[in-house]
Parts: sequence; structure tokens; C-alpha cells
Amino acid sequence: SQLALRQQCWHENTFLSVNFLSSADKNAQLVEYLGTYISPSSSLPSPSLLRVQPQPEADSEYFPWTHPPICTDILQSINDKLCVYTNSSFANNRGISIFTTPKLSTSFANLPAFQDPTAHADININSDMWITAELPGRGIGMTASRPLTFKDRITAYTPLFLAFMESELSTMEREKFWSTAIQRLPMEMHNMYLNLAKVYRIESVKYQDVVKANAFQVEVDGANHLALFPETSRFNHDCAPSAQYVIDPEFLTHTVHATRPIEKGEEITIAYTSPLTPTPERQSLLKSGFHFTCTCARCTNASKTDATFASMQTMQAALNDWSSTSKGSPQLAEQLLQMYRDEGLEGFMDVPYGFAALAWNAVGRADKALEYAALAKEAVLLKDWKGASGSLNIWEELLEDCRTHWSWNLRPARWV
Ligand SMILES: C[S@@+](CC[C@H](N)C(=O)[O-])C[C@H]1O[C@@H](n2cnc3c(N)ncnc32)[C@H](O)[C@@H]1O
Repeated sequence: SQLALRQQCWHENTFLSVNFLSSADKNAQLVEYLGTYISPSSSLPSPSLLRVQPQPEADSEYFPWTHPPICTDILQSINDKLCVYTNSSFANNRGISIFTTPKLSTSFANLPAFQDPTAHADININSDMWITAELPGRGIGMTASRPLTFKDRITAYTPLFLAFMESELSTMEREKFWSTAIQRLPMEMHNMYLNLAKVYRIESVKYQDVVKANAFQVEVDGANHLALFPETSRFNHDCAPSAQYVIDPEFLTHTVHATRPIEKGEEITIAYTSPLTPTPERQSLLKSGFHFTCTCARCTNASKTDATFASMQTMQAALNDWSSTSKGSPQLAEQLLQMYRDEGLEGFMDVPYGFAALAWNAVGRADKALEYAALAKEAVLLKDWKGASGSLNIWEELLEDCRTHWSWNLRPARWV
């Protein structure tokens, strides 16, 4: 029935699992009162120069952690305590500190990131593709040190710090635990952390301040954690970014790929918030989350951007309409694809590629359907990793046998 088909129908992802967020938001007012802090400058060490760190002792009572965990009291909101777990030799002596529950610390320790000795063989290596530069009006940013092309892997790093997302601890209490977590890391990494951008620049809450300006999110065992990747933190935002990031929650890696050609010297940007939202929404998230006003091309031409966005929404609704009066067609899907490219949304092509695969399959064109399904799958993997809720399955199913897929020949009469 139509209802069953609609339920099966593919939906756009929300970008919640990959958006920057901050647990300090609730305490922003308090934090504002605390004074001013100007961060010291220090040079960034290459992880390969890190000194050898103490290895976790297999027979220690807190293995695989190198330091005894220190814990909060039981927090009512989670009916558990949170503790600082550090492994200072994690990922070739880079180190990692995790502020989480005892149960989740075991989940972390069981991940391939900790279990597989080869997990990070080609991770945490500074590539020859980028250098940081001071950019007018936007602090430090990443620029291409040579021409880059689609899918070039620009960065790939493990996090220094992960923190369970809670809002029960007081700001000062949280600061105490987070500062311990960072101080237990190799000194070079501690310095690198403190050198990152801050929002409030307040000495007494500087560890949270860094997270406020730089955190990504990683979900482990269903629990969201803020995650701090210091090198990656230097990417500035653009609503039509030239690169896309993907977080692998099993290997605990954050990888950034180019999504279009980037010239030598050009800034490399990512999106901190979904670019597939109206301009006022993006602007307000960037303002409240990161305290800056976005002046990218899509924001400065807001009326054109939002008119285009509204058209894209209308086209997507038509393509997602499987009733007998639907205006969805391969031609409309191809038009949508071009609009995404014209908007500079090459890092978000899973949506239009997906619609194109379905629209071509619906008119019985297996060749086109398979081509676009493969592109949709690739685009999902470039941004949502394999954990993206269902969005990978649908393309894998279609690729396996498009003729038994629910969309096969669903609109043939009108569009062939
Ligand atoms: C994750 S950091 C990016 C690196 C940062 N520019 C630095 O100096 O380390 C986020 C901060 O960079 C600045 N930023 C990022 N994108 C920006 C943009 N498009 N325009 C202005 N400032 C931006 C904001 O201050 C934001 O809070």
C-alpha cells in the first residue's frame, strides 16, 4: 500500500550526531561573570615528536587506564558517577582522557580503538595538505598547502578528550574534573589543548572554554560525548564548506576529506551546523554556539540562499511523494543535484544522489539507479560513517538488486 511505501521511504538525516555542541551552554551566564583571560601562545607539536608515555600495566586494578580514575559523587540525572579515565599512551603516545561513567569506560576499553594494536597506524600524522594561518576576522584557519581534489584525506586524528554530556555538575566542579583529565595527558598535548580557540577567555574555566569553542560529538554505547580533536579544531566554518568530516566511533577517529577541488593557499572549511537549514537558523546556532556572525557567501546572500533552499525543499517533497499525482521525476532529481552543486553543498550530496537513485529506479532505469545509489552510499560514508540511521541500508539494498527494491517501476507510466 502507499502507506507502507511511505514508511519505507528514505528520509533526510538530521545532523545531530555530528553537530558541534557544548555542555557549557546552560552555565553561559555564570561563565560570563568570571573575568578575562588571554591565552598564552605556544607552538603546536607534531605527535610524532611525543615522548614515550607510561604504558598501562596489564595487572593494574584500573587497566587499561594509566592513572587511577577520580570520580564525582553519584549524579541524580544519570544515577551514576562520572570519572576521569586516562590512557596516556593511547594512539602512539598521544594519549586520551575520557570523563564518563564506569560502565561506559568499559565500553570504551572494548572498542577496536583500544583493542586493535594497528587501529591508528595511519592516524595522527600531519599530512602535507594543510598548514594553519592567521586569517582576518576568523582567527587561525586551515589552508591548503597544495592543490586538493575530491576525497583527498586532509586530516585524520584521535580525540584528546571525551566528556559525557551532562548539565548537572556546577561549572566549577566540572572544570576541576576536566582540568585533571587534560593535565594527565602528555605535556605537549596539554599545551596544545590550552592553545586552542576559546569563547569566553576566562582563566578559571579555561578547560571548558576550549571545549565550548571546539567540541564535536561522539556517541559510544548510545551515550553522547563531547570530543576534542585539537588539530581538527582549526577548521573554520562555512555554510558551503570545501571539506566534510566523518567520525568513526569504533576507532575513535575524526577524518576530514575535501569535497571539491581546493586551490593551494585557499582556506579549507567544514560546516559546524547543517547547511541544509534556513539562514536565520544557521546564523543563530553559530552565534549562540560559537559566538561569531557567519559572513560566508550563502549568509551574505541570505534571500537568494533561502529562496533556493525553499525550492530544494519543494523539489525534495515532490521526489518523496509516491502517490499517483507525484511530480517526482528523474529530470527533477537531476535538477536538484545541480542545485546542490551550485550551492557549494558537495559534501551533502547523499540527499540528491539518493533522490536521483530512487527516481531513476522508479522509471525502471537500473543503470542510472545503480550509479546514483553507489554515489549516495559513498556520500553517506563520507559524512555519517556506517552508523547513519538506516541511510546506508537503503542504498545497499538497492545496489544488491534494484529490481526487487520497493521503488522499482513505481512511476513508469508517466515518466518513461
Ligand atoms: C573550532 S574554532 C576554529 C579555529 C579558530 N579560528 C582558531 O583560531 O583556532 C571555532 C572558532 O573559530 C571562529 N570561526 C570559525 N569559523 C568562523 C567564520 N566563518 N567566521 C568568523 N569566525 C569563525 C569562531 O571564533 C569560532 O568560535
